[in-house]
Amino acid sequence: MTASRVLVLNSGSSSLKYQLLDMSRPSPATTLNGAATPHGDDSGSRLASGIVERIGEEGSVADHSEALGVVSKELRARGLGLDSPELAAVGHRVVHGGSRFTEPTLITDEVVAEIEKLVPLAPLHNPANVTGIKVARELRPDLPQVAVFDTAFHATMPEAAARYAIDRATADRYGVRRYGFHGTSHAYVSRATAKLLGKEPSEVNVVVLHLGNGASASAVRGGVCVDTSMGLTPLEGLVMGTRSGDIDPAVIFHLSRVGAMDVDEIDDLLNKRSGLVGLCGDNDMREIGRRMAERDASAQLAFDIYVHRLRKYVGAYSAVLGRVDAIAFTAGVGENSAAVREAALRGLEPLGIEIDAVRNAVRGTVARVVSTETSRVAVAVVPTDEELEIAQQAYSLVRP
Ligand SMILES: Nc1ncnc2c1ncn2[C@@H]1O[C@H](COP(=O)(O)OP(=O)(O)O)[C@@H](O)[C@H]1O
Ligand SMILES: CC(=O)OP(=O)(O)O
Ligand SMILES: [Mg+2]
Repeated sequence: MTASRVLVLNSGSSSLKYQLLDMSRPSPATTLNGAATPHGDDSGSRLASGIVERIGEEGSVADHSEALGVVSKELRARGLGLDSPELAAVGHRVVHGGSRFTEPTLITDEVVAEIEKLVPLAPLHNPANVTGIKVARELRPDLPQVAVFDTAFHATMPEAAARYAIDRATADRYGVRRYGFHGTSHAYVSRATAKLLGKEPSEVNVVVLHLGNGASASAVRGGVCVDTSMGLTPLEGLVMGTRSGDIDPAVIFHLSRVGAMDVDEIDDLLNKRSGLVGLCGDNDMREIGRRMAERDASAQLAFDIYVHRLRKYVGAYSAVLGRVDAIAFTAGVGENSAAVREAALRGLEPLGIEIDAVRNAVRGTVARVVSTETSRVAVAVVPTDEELEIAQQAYSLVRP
């Protein structure tokens, strides 16, 4: 029997998601204890999946290491632990791959050391990714472990989009450039959007809006990323759950000189105490929606700032692409918040974007078009599947 299962660990800033997939099954078959998630015609069969949410927040697990303990206990209880001989590989989401990692990579001690070196560039993510890698390697030193990088899909960006307009020698010396993140999701969703439209990825230009706790936009031309909103780190771009996204860099000098804050305090402020949580005290769009229904002014303002930034990026990437075939909403907020989708695109008819209020309001779990029949640009809700994408990339590396 050939081992054909892949365990995927996806450590986000607020969650640990895991999936165990059987890559030998072309269509979904096995479910276990009713725990497998519903899914469409993909090439893996999900044997188990789950999420440990709200890591580091009150009333939940303290950190990713503890979350991983919960996950391995859960898997072992179902006879699906890391000790299973049917495992072919573990696929790890790694957020920052720097300039070196642009392909799925077999993990060695040296690779772990390189990923650790990138911690300063993704402080909310790479430490958790490294924890997952270390725990899994300890439990199964014999098993191939594969790192799949968030930055990889964006490596194709032209220099004009990837370079910041700062002194070239300084930028090159310190690796300062736009790397972009959520690449696995942007890659998967742009392809899935083409499929939804009955086209090949090479035929369509798509603006992908990945709106989770972290959020990013990308402009994808014919399947290739040409621009994205996150930069050197996952801090730039859209307003996020706890991150500011774009600000004037001089805000930092001002807070340092006038506010007497040190660099770590400012880092903490912009990464953890800004965005939605900084504006209104909540980073969960569901809670913000509830508060808006009760006419809570700060929740409303946080929402307005969030969608204003989104609209700016839709406009910017429409210009970058020239012709836009689709705008795809994905991740926690993008897939579930009809209010965000509607507010972000309302009034954009002159750009050929006509969202259909009725279609948009229908809840669903599969990829769907929510624009009107006459809309020149298709607006789509496309559930992301970082785990399937990671499993496929990991599996093709160990079973080419
Ligand atoms: N039904 C919903 N309506 C609005 N927002 C939602 C809903 N469900 C989840 N979300 C939002 O999705 C976010 C999490 O998105 P997700 O993509 O899972 O995040 P991450 O991978 O960054 O941890 C939550 O913070 C919440 O704001
Ligand atoms: C890169 C990033 O922000 O990831 P997440 O949205 O999972 O926190
Ligand atoms: Mg995520």
